Amino acid sequence: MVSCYLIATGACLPMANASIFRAEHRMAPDLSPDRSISRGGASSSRRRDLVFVVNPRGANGRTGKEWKKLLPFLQSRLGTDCNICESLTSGPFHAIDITREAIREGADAVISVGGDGTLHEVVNGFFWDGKPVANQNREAAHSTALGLIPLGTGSDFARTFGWKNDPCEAIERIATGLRSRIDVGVINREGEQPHYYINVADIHLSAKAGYYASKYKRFGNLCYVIGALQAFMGHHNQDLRIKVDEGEWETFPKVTALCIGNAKYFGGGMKITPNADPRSRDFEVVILQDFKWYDFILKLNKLYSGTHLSVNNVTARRVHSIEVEDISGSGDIYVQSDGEYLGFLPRKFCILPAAIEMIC
Ligand SMILES: Nc1ncnc2c1ncn2[C@@H]1O[C@H](COP(=O)(O)OP(=O)(O)OP(=O)(O)O)[C@@H](O)[C@H]1O
Repeated sequence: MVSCYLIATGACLPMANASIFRAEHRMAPDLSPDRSISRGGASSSRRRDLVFVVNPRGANGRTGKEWKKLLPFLQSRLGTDCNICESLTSGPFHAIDITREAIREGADAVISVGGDGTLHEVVNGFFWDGKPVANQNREAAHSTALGLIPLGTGSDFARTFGWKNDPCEAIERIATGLRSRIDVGVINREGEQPHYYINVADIHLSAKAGYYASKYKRFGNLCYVIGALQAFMGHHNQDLRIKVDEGEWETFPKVTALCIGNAKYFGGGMKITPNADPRSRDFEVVILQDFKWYDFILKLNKLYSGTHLSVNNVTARRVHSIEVEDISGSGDIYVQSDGEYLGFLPRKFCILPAAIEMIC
């Protein structure tokens, strides 16, 4: 059950615990410069229902504090034309349920307020049982868009669009309301429900580093350094088998990390898949092989600036699908997506072109 507070006037989604007060301001005029960008099909006279999914524990509690300070501005900027529903997450995975319910109830947009982990859960809420979640009112003219107020530790997805952890800038984007279709990655494993991601999925050392980093978020961006140091302990490069676009299996010896980017950045600002673009309808895959610990020190600058593709032992290619298996069968090669631990290999990753409309 969604616990959602309606914080602007007007009819809104029939969500529990609605408390109402007034806000004022007009939406910006249509600025659409591009035919791939739309305003969501809603008539300009209809009030938009916006559901803000807020992780109060994001960025070690900073998201909750920032959100409270942001509310008056949000109400004044959007409240005249939009019904604003606030829903605070109560724990991991809650954002998925809130999103599904909001889409079924016909929200115009679900806006993730937090970091990449919260965004990841909201994206997963756009799907159920392998299919997109649909508005229960089949005659509705609009679809639900995804929005983002980046307020996390890394907020790596936002970097691809050049967005900062600046909530006022994000609210201006929401007020303008331009939408563009973006791709989503889907990860499959036999016997499991599909899992969706929007930013970068990665395998082996970087995924292990992400797993450890998540335990040190209280140290801010330093968590990625601590996570990487811990992951290096006992690390061995591993031979992997990959199959690209349903072709033949290929062996990649001594893989250090394999990254499948729908967008460009991970690990708190590392431009790992520098040519990935969520509107390209494919992934950029980058494979690092036979890296030693000192290679990361020598090449760190290139990894952060995205100029590492010309370095020895780095391969990049564009794919629509990729299957990855561990040759040794050890069952301990880590997989993560959007910085969230997923388990171990094997996995298959496929692009879902233009799967979600995003406010951008
Ligand atoms: N109420 C809550 N209490 C504790 N954890 C929560 C709560 N709501 C959500 N979470 C979990 O918090 C995790 C991290 O949240 P989020 O991604 O917003 O912040 P972050 O980790 O600081 O940022 P980033 O992922 O960008 O580095 C999410 O994976 C989510 O499952």
